[in-house]
Amino acid sequence: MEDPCRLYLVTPPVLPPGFADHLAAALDAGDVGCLQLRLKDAPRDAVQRAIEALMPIAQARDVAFLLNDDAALAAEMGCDGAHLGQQDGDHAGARRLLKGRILGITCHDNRHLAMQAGELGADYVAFGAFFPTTTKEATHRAPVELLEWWSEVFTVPSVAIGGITAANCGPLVRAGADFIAVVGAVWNHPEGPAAGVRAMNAAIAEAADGA
Ligand SMILES: Cc1ncc(COP(=O)(O)OP(=O)(O)O)c(N)n1
Ligand SMILES: Cc1ncsc1CCOP(=O)(O)O
Ligand SMILES: [Mg+2]
Repeated sequence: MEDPCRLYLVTPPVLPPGFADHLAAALDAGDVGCLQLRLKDAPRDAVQRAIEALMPIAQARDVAFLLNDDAALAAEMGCDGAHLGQQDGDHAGARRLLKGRILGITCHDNRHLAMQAGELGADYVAFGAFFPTTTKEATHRAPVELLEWWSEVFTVPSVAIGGITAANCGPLVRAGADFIAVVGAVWNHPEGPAAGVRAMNAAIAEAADGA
């Protein structure tokens, strides 16, 4: 049997006061495979403090803790890995630096980039954005068929990201995405992040049952 599709949680771009408690509640609400710390506008020392505060919360719950954009800091701070985009430095160097840790690479909507990432030894390839999103200015739009093609041909796991909600994730799960990555669907859920995790878990499970 194939591994089930799992939720991949990315932090909000700015962490609100009391975020550590919100994170603990979110992670205690259901299944989260991975947490990515993504603080695009924060200085390095603030990112370091956030890692120190949040990584133990994730790791205590067996949730892999990944850092966005900075493989060197991820290795230095003992993170479980890093997520790098196409503009985030030397992927081959990052692969060496993160030996034994997780390296994920953004591949947008591009098959060639995904095959390159796979050859380089990425632990997952990320495709997106699948839907409009207000979290990031996303210039690429990935089609669902990309996930189908990838999962039929390759064994490296895929992550789908961009505007994904409980209401629209079904086709991505059925197309073979290994992880569904979200920001807004959890952190902006009207009933709070724990409810957001529960809603995403339920939608993923329902889609997987029908796959
Ligand atoms: C899981 C996941 N997928 C894609 C991205 C986007 O990475 P990148 O293209 O480097 O853009 P930024 O996130 O750095 O703005 C991601 N962070 N996570
Ligand atoms: C980081 C990132 N990369 C592509 S879209 C995106 C933002 C995802 O956020 P949301 O789930 O709120 O659309
Ligand atoms: Mg990046």
